[in-house]
Amino acid sequence: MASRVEANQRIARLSAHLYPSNLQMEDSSGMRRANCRAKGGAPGFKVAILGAAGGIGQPLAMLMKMNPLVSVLHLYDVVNAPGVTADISHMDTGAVVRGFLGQPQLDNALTGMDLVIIPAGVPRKPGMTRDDLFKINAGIVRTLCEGIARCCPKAIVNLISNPVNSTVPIAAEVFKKAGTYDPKRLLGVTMLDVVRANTFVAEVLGLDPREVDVPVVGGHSGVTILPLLSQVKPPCSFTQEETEYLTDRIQNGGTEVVEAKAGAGSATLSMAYAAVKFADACLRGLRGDAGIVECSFVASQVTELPFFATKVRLGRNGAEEIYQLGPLNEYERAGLEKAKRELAGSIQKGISFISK
Ligand SMILES: NC(=O)C1=CN([C@@H]2O[C@H](COP(=O)(O)OP(=O)(O)OC[C@H]3O[C@@H](n4cnc5c(N)ncnc54)[C@H](O)[C@@H]3O)[C@@H](O)[C@H]2O)C=CC1
Ligand SMILES: O=C([O-])CC(=O)C(=O)O
Repeated sequence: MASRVEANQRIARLSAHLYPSNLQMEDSSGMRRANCRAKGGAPGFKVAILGAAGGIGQPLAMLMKMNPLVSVLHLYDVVNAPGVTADISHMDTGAVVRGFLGQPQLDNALTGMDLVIIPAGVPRKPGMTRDDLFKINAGIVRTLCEGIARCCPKAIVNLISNPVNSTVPIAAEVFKKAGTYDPKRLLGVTMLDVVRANTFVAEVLGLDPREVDVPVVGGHSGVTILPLLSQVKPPCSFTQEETEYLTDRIQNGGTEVVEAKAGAGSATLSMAYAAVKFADACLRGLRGDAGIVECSFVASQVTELPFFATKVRLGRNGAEEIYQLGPLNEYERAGLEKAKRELAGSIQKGISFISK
């Protein structure tokens, strides 16, 4: 009969096989992927999330796993990617999930991807501006975009990491340096501003938010967030008091959440919802669906600034058409001037970070 020591050794060997400590997450089930009968490969798009173990990354990963347009989902982070991957991979939806941990696995995470979503980086605490995140997040975005340029230069990039007004110009400069820049494929995610605007405007009007469409232009920080209340659908009008209340609430929606979370971070759940709404629109565009229009912070000639958020039409190549601002009222024209002044500095700060 085997001694207790031998029995323990056998159990240890067995568990090492079933749960390898250096979990190569592509084998996150006990049985090796190579031994499984199904190999994945269902039609659909390949999507990577960079920063997938974070406050936004986790619910975003869950929601993307539920998206029928996704066939392969790569989850990359510098911490906790194995746990999130094992967890999400048990969902009985179509996408095959693979995890990647740390810089040495970045290239594998990115190779072959159609869409890369980036929520990597530190969030705000009360009293901070988004620009206060620049010091840490600028370097993170640079490293990740260098990986994209190496491994999936044709991928559509959805950039969430703050300050978006600077991180999008950083990404553009990285891609220019690498010779892979296609302005249509780089999209700063401002969808949460639209989601909030739809919600707050619907509240004021007594409507279902799903029936409301508020264009939000400019950028993604304070006064650069410019809701165009004169262009709300369905057509409606607001008193001056309502206009000021709504503009202020939409511009400071992020701060409202940061303060309510009291040091535990910024918007994560509503952001994951907004990111998935935007990513799904990008994937439908990639599939060739017609008439997909969303707001995004992109390279633009709508104003004299090199980047600006407006409505864009999404297609097989990313942001294929960039819409003009349309008629603005006096209040919005004044807001636009303020937004442009602040945006100019943030954009330049991003560009200089790479090109200095
Ligand atoms: N565009 C927008 O509308 C919004 C943007 N944000 C921004 O999104 C970012 C993430 O926010 P949270 O998820 O709440 O933060 P978090 O701290 O919960 O998660 C960030 C994740 O990024 C990972 N990370 C850090 N360095 C990395 C690297 N070099 N490579 C890959 N992953 C890395 C961390 O390990 C962590 O898991 C912040 O910059 C935040 O300001 C947040 C809300 C809205
Ligand atoms: O406010 C923050 O720091 C996070 C963010 O961008 C948002 O919630 O809009």
